[in-house]
Amino acid sequence: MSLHALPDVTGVSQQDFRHAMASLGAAVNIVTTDGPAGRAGFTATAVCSVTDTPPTLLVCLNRGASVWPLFRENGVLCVNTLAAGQETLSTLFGGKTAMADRFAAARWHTLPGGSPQLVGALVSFDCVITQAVSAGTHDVLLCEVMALTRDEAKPGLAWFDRGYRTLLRQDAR
Ligand SMILES: NC(=O)C1=CN([C@@H]2O[C@H](COP(=O)(O)OP(=O)(O)OC[C@H]3O[C@@H](n4cnc5c(N)ncnc54)[C@H](O)[C@@H]3O)[C@@H](O)[C@H]2O)C=CC1
Ligand SMILES: Cc1cc2nc3c(=O)[nH]c(=O)nc-3n(C[C@H](O)[C@H](O)[C@H](O)COP(=O)(O)O)c2cc1C
Repeated sequence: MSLHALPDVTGVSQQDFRHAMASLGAAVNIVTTDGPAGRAGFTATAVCSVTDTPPTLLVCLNRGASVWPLFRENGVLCVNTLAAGQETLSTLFGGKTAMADRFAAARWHTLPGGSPQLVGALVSFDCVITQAVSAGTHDVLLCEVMALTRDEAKPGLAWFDRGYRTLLRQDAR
């Protein structure tokens, strides 16, 4: 549903939008799933908190990605937020690599929901996909968090200005 009528001309090209978005730093996540459709995972920066009641994340997934049908059919996912030092894994899950090779590069546990949890992730959110809303090329997946694990000792990893950046914790400066 559109809340407001759009003005006739926005004047913002896809390229302008992407250049602007390159200035919004974001956490780097490997989003995984497993179930009847099989195991899959992809790198995502388009992840954010929606509400804490019930605890809910959103994940934006391009419907053209090879993994899209598997997420839709399995209906569960895990958001594994990466720590500094896991850049190579991010690049592997960032596309064009066979799924078996992506998963062979790290160790995984199976979560109660069935999704693979990355051993060594900063945080892992075990989720059920409760809604999928199409917007342009992407589906916005609303994901209710059933369980989570945290490792608060490690520095974080951000994607900013088209490159990886390390996020230091307060007490490490
Ligand atoms: N939300 C998404 O789907 C994202 C996709 N990517 C993929 O990684 C490639 C490399 O990205 P960058 O090195 O950051 O350079 P870029 O110039 O392609 O993208 C710059 C920024 O624009 C946004 N963006 C890029 N493609 C998008 C898409 N299809 N839909 C919505 N937002 C998008 C992201 O915030 C991205 O960091 C992209 O071309 C895209 O294939 C990267 C980041 C987010
Ligand atoms: C840093 C980075 C961030 C990305 N963020 C997203 C994202 O938020 N949503 C998305 O659909 N794809 C994103 N991608 C692209 C997917 O990871 C990629 O399309 C996915 O691995 C599927 O690729 P495949 O179709 O070759 O399997 C990102 C890629 C990189 C390198």
